[in-house]
Amino acid sequence: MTVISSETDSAASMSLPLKYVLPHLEQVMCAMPIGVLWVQLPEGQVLFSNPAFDQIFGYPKGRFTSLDQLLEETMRFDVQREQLRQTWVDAAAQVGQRCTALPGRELDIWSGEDEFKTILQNGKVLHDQQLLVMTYMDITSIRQNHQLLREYAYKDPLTGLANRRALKEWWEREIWPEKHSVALVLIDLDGFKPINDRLGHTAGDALLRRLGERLTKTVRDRDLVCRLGGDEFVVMLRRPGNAETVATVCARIAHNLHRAIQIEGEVLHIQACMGVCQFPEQALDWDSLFHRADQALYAAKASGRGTWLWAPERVGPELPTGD
Ligand SMILES: Nc1nc2c(ncn2[C@@H]2O[C@H](COP(=O)(O)OP(=O)(O)OP(=O)(O)O)[C@@H](O)[C@H]2O)c(=O)[nH]1
Repeated sequence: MTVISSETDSAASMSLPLKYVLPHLEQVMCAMPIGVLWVQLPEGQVLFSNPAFDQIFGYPKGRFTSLDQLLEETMRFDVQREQLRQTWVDAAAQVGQRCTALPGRELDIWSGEDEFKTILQNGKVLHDQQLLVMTYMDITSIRQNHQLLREYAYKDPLTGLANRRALKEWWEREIWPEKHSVALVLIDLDGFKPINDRLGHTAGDALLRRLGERLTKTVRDRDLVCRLGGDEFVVMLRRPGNAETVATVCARIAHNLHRAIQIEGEVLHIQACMGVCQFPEQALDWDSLFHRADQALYAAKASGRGTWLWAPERVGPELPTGD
């Protein structure tokens, strides 16, 4: 049985004294499934890289002799190179400590196999040894899965438009922090059920997709089009200007929805009711914005097909009516 050395803090935490381990260090490094890179500071000369590093970066062994060369050949953007250099310089400047950890970073690299990869970089500066030791993991597939999950979570699968969750997040990220003005337009198609019943659900799906495309083309890139579900859509107009401009956009939406659409050999002219509410003129937070637009939509539905109305109880000057 081996006696555990207690000479140093680090030795005390190991299960074997270093002298038993050191002869195997190279084999251990080479067997590690994560990329390892040792760099001499301050010159940035590469002292060692293991096979997992070569495999992740996709270049032949020994290709990189310096940190600068690694940055130049694998990072696409100057700003990313500069940020990384600065991180290393800052870490190396933390003298008086035994080691300084670099913040973990996800990086997009251009690999030797001519493809982008996403890697996770971690590292430490060992000040007494003047060494920078870094580890790399290829997280490309994790990133891709993450993006896929985000798409599932934030996109309406039928139309590819944003869904209700994405709408709320957009508000929280893009609008609420800076209190940008928006107009929320709730749209509910008129007489969609009979079309579904007559032409079938697949034709109904095709119609919803086409109308989603039309809505997207009707507004600017900076606006958001979303499907809440069923035959309900939302358009969020970012910084829409005054009430007249919003009224013009609503009229354009109604016009574009109404243009002839051929589905299953039948030419359809779709009408929709809309409820419109402006932030901050008519509502001061998300709940009241949505609630008032919904009230307006409800009233529009009660007034008849193809009607759109402003939210009730508005604060501010008179707005033009939409029907
Ligand atoms: N094709 C298709 N139909 C759907 C989908 N989701 C909901 N629906 C149908 O959409 C219809 C929506 O109902 P309503 O809003 O009452 O339909 P409507 O005839 O437009 O009613 P009004 O708004 O009063 O004019 C229902 O028949 C649902 O079954 C979908 O993803 N695809």
